[in-house]
Amino acid sequence: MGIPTPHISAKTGDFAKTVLMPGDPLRAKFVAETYLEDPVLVNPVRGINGYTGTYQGKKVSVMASGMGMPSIGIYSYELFNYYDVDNIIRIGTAGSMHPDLKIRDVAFGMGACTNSSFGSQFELPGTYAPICSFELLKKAVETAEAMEDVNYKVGNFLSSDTFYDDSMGTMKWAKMGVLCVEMEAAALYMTAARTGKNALAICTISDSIVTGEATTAQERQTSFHNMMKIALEIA
Ligand SMILES: O=P(O)(O)O[C@H]1O[C@H](CO)[C@@H](O)[C@H]1O
Ligand SMILES: O=c1cc[nH]c(=O)[nH]1
Repeated sequence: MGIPTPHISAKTGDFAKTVLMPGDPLRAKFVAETYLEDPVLVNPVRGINGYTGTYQGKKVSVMASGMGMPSIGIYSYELFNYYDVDNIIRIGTAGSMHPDLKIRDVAFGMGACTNSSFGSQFELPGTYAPICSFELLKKAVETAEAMEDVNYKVGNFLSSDTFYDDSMGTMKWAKMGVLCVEMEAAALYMTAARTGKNALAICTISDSIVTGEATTAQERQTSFHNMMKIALEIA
């Protein structure tokens, strides 16, 4: 297989070395239009629009992953293997399981637990622990520290295959100190590990399983600026 891939029609060199990756295609469009100079649409396939432009003189791309591990598994695989992308920074939303992690706070996924069987394809004789790139995490934390108004936590995510979980099992992970639940980081980290590339998931807390607070869909699409700025700074 080569370029174009089944899911990306961009040409060689169309993507920057770093791709910011929200789940939501409209969040990708918002980042491109709000923060990138001269954004060019490099992938329109399936409405998973990918854009490349510049941020403070750096070439940066942003493209959505869609929702869930199968979807981010496809896009991260194709970007890492066929488009020479070195870094993927997920800019997502997550539900808090930790009392100190409030809505609009930022969480950095040092690791990502999962209830998914995504990792079984690697045929390892045990359970793989998906982790982020330390270099990206270090830069992200330093950037967050330098910004005045960012409340953040670093720790473990749960990447769940289910948004609506019949067993109500999500909060069981909280007893292991897991901070929040989302649906992509573990597959991204495993794909980065397998390809020798770098990944980090940064999520804004969109709702709290602890308190029941939530943000609106409009806010999730457009207003999580701290996370977007941190990702752009370290790109
Ligand atoms: O807002 P995004 O980045 O899509 O992330 C979260 O939102 C979606 C579920 O509503 C899942 O993709 C989950 O990981
Ligand atoms: O509760 C939540 C919020 C965002 N994303 C999820 O997967 N779950």
